Formats: sequence, C-alpha cells, structure tokens
Amino acid sequence: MSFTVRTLTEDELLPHARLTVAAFMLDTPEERIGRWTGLHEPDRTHGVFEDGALLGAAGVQTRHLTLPGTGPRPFAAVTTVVVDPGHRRRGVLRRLMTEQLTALHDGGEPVAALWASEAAIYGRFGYAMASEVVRLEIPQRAAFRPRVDIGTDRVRLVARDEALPLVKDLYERVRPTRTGWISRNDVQWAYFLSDDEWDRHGQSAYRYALHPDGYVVYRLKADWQDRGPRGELHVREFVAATPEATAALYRHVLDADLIGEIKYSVAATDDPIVHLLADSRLIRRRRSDSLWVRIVDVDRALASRTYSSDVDLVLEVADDLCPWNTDRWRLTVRDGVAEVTRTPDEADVVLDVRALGSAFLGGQRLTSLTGAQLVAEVTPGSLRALSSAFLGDHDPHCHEIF
Ligand SMILES: CC(=O)SCCNC(=O)CCNC(=O)[C@H](O)C(C)(C)COP(=O)(O)OP(=O)(O)OC[C@H]1O[C@@H](n2cnc3c(N)ncnc32)[C@H](O)[C@@H]1OP(=O)(O)O
Repeated sequence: MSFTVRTLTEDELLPHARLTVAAFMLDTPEERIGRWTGLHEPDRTHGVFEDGALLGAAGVQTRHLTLPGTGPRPFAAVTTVVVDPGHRRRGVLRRLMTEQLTALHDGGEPVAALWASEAAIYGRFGYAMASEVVRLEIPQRAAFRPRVDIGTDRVRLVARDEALPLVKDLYERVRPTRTGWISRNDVQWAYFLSDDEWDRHGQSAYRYALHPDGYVVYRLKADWQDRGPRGELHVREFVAATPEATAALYRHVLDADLIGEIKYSVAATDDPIVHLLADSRLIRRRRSDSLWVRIVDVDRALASRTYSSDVDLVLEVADDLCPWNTDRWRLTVRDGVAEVTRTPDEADVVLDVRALGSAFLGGQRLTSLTGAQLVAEVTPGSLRALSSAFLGDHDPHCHEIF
C-alpha cells in the first residue's frame, strides 16, 4: 500500500471537515463547515494520503482534563477521526492511530481520550471505557425528600450575552474539582453553545438559568396533547458548586410549567438527583459510555494523578500497539503521590494497558476487570490494594462530546 502519512496544512482542514460531516451523515451547509475549522489544529491532525488524495484523518485538540487529585492536566483530545467511505477497511485508521500515538509518545501528552462513535472500534488501539454518563428522564414536578435545603438565592433566567461571562466563570470554578471535565477556549465555548436555528432541531434557543453558585442551560420543546401540555426540557449543561445550588437548579427545571419531562442525557453516574427525590424510581436512567482513555506512556500517565492509598507494587503491562509500555513497572505511592519506574523485579499484577486506561480516572475497579481477563493477580492481596488506590472520590464525568 502506497499510503503517505503526515500532519495537515491549514488548507487541508476544510477537506477534512467535509469528510467528517459527510461521515456523520450530516448535510451541513458549507459556511458552517468553514466556521468550525478553528476548532482543529492542523499540525496535530494526521492525514493519510494516496496519490495526493486525502483518504482519512484524525485530529488532536490541545485541552486539559481534570484528573483525580491533581486537577486539570494536559491530555490529547482525539477527535474527528474519519476515513473516506471508498477507502475503508484498508488499514487507514490503523495507520492514523499508530502515527498519532507515536507522535504523542514523542513529547506529547501522556494520556489520550476520545468519545467513540462505535464502541467496537477503539479497544484494539488500547483505549478503554473510563467513564460513563447517564441519560435521565424525570417527570415534571417530581418532589424532593422533606427538608432538602434549596437556600435563599433565586434562580433567574438571563439573556445569553449577560449569561455567558457568568457561565464561563462558574464552569471554571467547578471544573478543577470534577474529574473528567475538560477545558474550553473561546472557540470551543462558541461551538459548545452554538445556537443558530440550524442547531436547534425544532427546539427553542438556549435558556440560561443562573444561580450565584451554578447554572443550567437548556432548550424547550412545546408539545400540546389532548390531556394537556407535555413539553420537553432538554438540559445541555448543569453546573453547581454547592448542594444548595444543585437543589435550587433542579427545582427550577423540575417546576417549569407546561413541561411533561426533563431530559438530561449526559448526567454524571453519581448525580445527586437520585438521592434528592422522594421517589427515585420516578427517574428513568440509562447508562452509556462517555470517555475512552488511552495510556500513551505508563510512567508519565500514572504519575500525573494522585491515589487514595499508598502501595508499592510491580505491574507487568502488555501493550501491542505501543511497545514502549510493554514492561514491568514499579508503582510506588507515598502520601498519594506516585513514582513509576521500570524494574526487573517479579510482577505482583499482570495487566493489559486497557485496564490501566479504564481505571485511570478512578471510576472503574481493577478487581472487576479480572473477570474480563484484562487483569490477573500474581501476589495475593496486591490487586485489592491496587484497585482501591485507583478509586477516586467521585465517579468521573465527561459531558462534552468533542
Ligand atoms: C473519536 C472519533 O472521532 S470517533 C469517530 C470515528 N469515525 C466514524 O465513526 C466515522 C465513520 N467511520 C469511519 O470513518 C471508518 O469506518 C473508521 C474510521 C471507523 C474506520 O476506518 P478504517 O480505515 O476502515 O479502519 P481500518 O481499516 O484501519 O481498520 C482497523 C481495524 O478496525 C476495525 N474496524 C474499523 N472500523 C470498525 C467499526 N466501525 N466497527 C468495528 N471494527 C472496526 C477493522 O475491522 C480493523 O480490524 P483489525 O485490526 O482486527 O483488522
């Protein structure tokens, strides 16, 4: 095969964007495609070419991901992975993934993460599901338990221009504390909250409900039925810095008039609403995968977060695609801080690199991954110790598809 792989030029971002929207079955107007090329970084986007034609590409956005204990840290936000339909299953994606991971190993971020369009694609490249979201559907006016404190601050609806700076400040206030949340620059904010008629799919413009310690952004959809109004309220983003703000903002959306149901498709798996309601079964809940994490460099990645307990163990890691990771590594955690070094010592735990990716954000128990044959214990007791050291204080949560 005569593939050439290189990073793109600025001029090649538009052809890449056209491939992407077509692959995602969208008839996006040309002016809109052009508008969002600013999200992408040509020198971090690898393309595969044949006879000068772009067959496929995969990008990286330079962003920060909040990690357990250490807060926001650089990660490679892998995005817009696409191959021309006429050239699929010829190994283009494999070339892209290989080149991208090699470039990251060569001075890039120690961890990559993505949202997978199909869950069967990325495991073979060493990615693993590290966090999930829950789709919540809650009937209007669902009541709280008695004595829930919603504080005295009012939630007020604010026009977009007034809301945006406040929203950004609040997001920045909460982001460092929530494992899995990611940074946004101005272009990324504009894209995340883009609100042209074309973006609305029959729903209203965004509404911005603000509280001094949080906000909720949502769209409305009217639905008049024989038995009365059954509109929908679709939450785009819910951010709260305090328990009172959480309760007040939930009351705001639950008590909205003319609504049948509140839908929030990217809630955290440990969202407190389940425990706030008097009758938790009023909520319909469906879990699905969100962030898939790939450990690029075992030593740099594992040292970039903190741990909930101290351990001193040897991990034998297998990594088919990134041979630099295949080795025995001593993980020594003191006061939560890790040191990771290659070692000739015998292994305590043997694991696939995917197991480390899955546990990296602190939401997945390594003990559970033995059943999936991704982890095996050699020294009795070592896996339990390792597994509990990896667990975080909260479930990881990533609610932005990038
Ligand atoms: C982070 C993101 O951007 S997610 C978005 C991913 N992109 C899309 O879903 C857009 C539509 N799909 C595509 O563009 C392509 O089908 C891609 C990118 C998913 C795959 O590209 P291809 O060049 O066909 O993949 P390639 O030929 O390199 O296949 C590599 C391996 O992945 C497997 N594979 C590829 N696509 C899929 C899939 N959709 N489901 C399951 N396995 C797949 C292949 O069978 C092959 O397996 P093997 O290594 O065991 O032989």
